[in-house]
Amino acid sequence: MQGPQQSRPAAPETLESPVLAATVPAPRDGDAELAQSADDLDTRAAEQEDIADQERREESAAAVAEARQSTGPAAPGYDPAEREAVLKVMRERRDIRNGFRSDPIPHEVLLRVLEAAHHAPSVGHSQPWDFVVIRSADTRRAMHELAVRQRDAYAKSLPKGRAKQFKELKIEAILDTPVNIVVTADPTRGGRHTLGRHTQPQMAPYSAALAVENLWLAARAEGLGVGWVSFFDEREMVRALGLPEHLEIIAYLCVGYVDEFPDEPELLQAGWSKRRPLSWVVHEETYGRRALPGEEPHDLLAETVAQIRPLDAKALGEAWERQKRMTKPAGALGMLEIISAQLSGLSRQCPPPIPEPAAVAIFAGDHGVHAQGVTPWPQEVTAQMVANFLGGGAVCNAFATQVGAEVCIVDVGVAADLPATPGLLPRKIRAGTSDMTTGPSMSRDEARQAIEIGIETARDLVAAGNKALLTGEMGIANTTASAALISVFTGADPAEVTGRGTGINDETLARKTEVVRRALELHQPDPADPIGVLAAIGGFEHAAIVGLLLGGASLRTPVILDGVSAGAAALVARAIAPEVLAACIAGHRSAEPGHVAALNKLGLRPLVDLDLRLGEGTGALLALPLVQSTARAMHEVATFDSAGVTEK
Ligand SMILES: O=C(O)c1ccc[n+]([C@@H]2O[C@H](COP(=O)([O-])O)[C@@H](O)[C@H]2O)c1
Ligand SMILES: Cc1cc2nc[nH]c2cc1C
Repeated sequence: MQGPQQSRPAAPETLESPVLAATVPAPRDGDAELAQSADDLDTRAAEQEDIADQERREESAAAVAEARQSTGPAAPGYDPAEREAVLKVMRERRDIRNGFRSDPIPHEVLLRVLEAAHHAPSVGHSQPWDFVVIRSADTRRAMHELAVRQRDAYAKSLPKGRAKQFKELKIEAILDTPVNIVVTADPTRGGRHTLGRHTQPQMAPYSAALAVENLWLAARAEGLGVGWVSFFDEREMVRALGLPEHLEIIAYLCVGYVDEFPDEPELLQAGWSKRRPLSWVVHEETYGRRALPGEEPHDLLAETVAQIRPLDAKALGEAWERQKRMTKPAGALGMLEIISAQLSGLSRQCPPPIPEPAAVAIFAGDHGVHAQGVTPWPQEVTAQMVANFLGGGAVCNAFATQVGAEVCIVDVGVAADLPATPGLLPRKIRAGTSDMTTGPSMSRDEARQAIEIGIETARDLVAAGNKALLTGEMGIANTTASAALISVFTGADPAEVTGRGTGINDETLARKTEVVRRALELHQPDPADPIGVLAAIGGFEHAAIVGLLLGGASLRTPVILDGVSAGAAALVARAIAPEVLAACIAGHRSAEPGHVAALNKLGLRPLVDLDLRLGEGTGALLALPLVQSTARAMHEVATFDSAGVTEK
């Protein structure tokens, strides 16, 4: 009896905290019905419920108080060597796709790994997993075919800049591994009353995913590599494997011995993505109050600004030297030589990384000043154009496809409810700003929130592997706010910097100029208080672009500026952190007069000058290949020495 009992896995622990389980009864199945027919309940029943609730709360409070008063030593943790072993296996677990060996896996090794998986926590102790161990070459070939089809479909959906990278990636090792394991979840296991699954049916697949993690860690400790393949249509796979239809497939794992475990995740090594620092994701008490344990909460804007540094002098010097040795007359690449030196100084590398893949962040918002008749276009065009961007039908989509960039739309303040759509980040602060001619466009707090959204967008896009960011915006009436911002930071008269935006007649232009003048007279914005200026006369998209610029600069990632709104935002960003310009490249010069004034003040020379006045990131997208070309030239152009070309 002893033997089999010892090898039988111990009971998996439950996801429910024992304290909570003891003091707060799990919701009962009838609760939903009770709540739905609440109106029919007589008051006595309701009172009884109240009393029961009160008793439960008191019991719970008593239990917490008792826990606090407990004396004697707490249960010990592991000794340092054991603890380090546990942490080490978590750090060194890898998703492996390359370098598998065909060596067989001994039964006792696989058994230990499966037992570890079977020890996973599960909702209500329901243990919803099953493990189907596949060794047959025929079955693996069938699975491989399914995965190849999905891989091709995914590759087709990618922007060109990403697709190039993806082509180099191996995404599965189905045929290279001796064992494949399918981990399933049975959502019916545990019956109707599974504790903790009452309101969260997803707890069954979550539990099975925890079994996958246990399996993965145990495999790592055995020296077994595991690759989780998710390039499958789940239902198709259920049918192909002849699994019972009520099961969900949680993971398809390729398992085998490997030549080595890479120090870093393969996707990180391939530049597909970057590791997000822990400090970005730990919040104290409320979401957004980021603080690591023992640290004071840090202010996202202040932290970002503190990380912005000037161009690296050494890499800059190396870039100038390299330019001189490249097989071309000195200075023959004109402005592009300056850009390549900037990219070197920014990345602290010479030659600099080629800024690909790239993403354009299009911030969309509406403007209270629209009420002043500054544009003939109705406000709803903002939301309609956002829908057009998401459907792929706008100029920015065509240009992005042409240059291989990703389009990312961020709703920071559109005056309409936008349905959840892939590619749309819902970050609405308010449904449009207020009218700047009658009061501030937004509160200081809203301005900061919008800046933080821009910073977080930069963080997300850079962590997702983008090596260049492009600004874009959409907001009917936003050229009025842009003109007002530019007037404040350049000192130019509103008449010099107010333009025709989407296209207006002389009468509307005169009114628009007066609107800008009135707003400035009302607020008397102080350029030394850039957030105050944004709050008084800016738009949500301007503030978010400020954040994108600061975020990009703090991550030493180039940001290509689009038109007049980006120019206005860059003036604000520079007033917050002068070194932000180290990361900024002026993509183009817009036909708006304010844009020239802004670029002159910033000392930025635009790469493209084609009388565009569209926005949406279109000018920045056109400039992207120029920026990429200059970096590529640094990598690929021979030197006079190496090519044997005589210098003058
Ligand atoms: O980027 C520019 O320089 C630019 C110049 C003129 C117009 N726009 C776009 O047109 C919209 C604002 O124009 P308006 O006339 O409504 O202020 C807004 O959606 C911008 O993206 C953009
Ligand atoms: C049609 C239209 C498209 C735009 N794209 C950016 N701003 C725009 C404004 C209008 C009016």
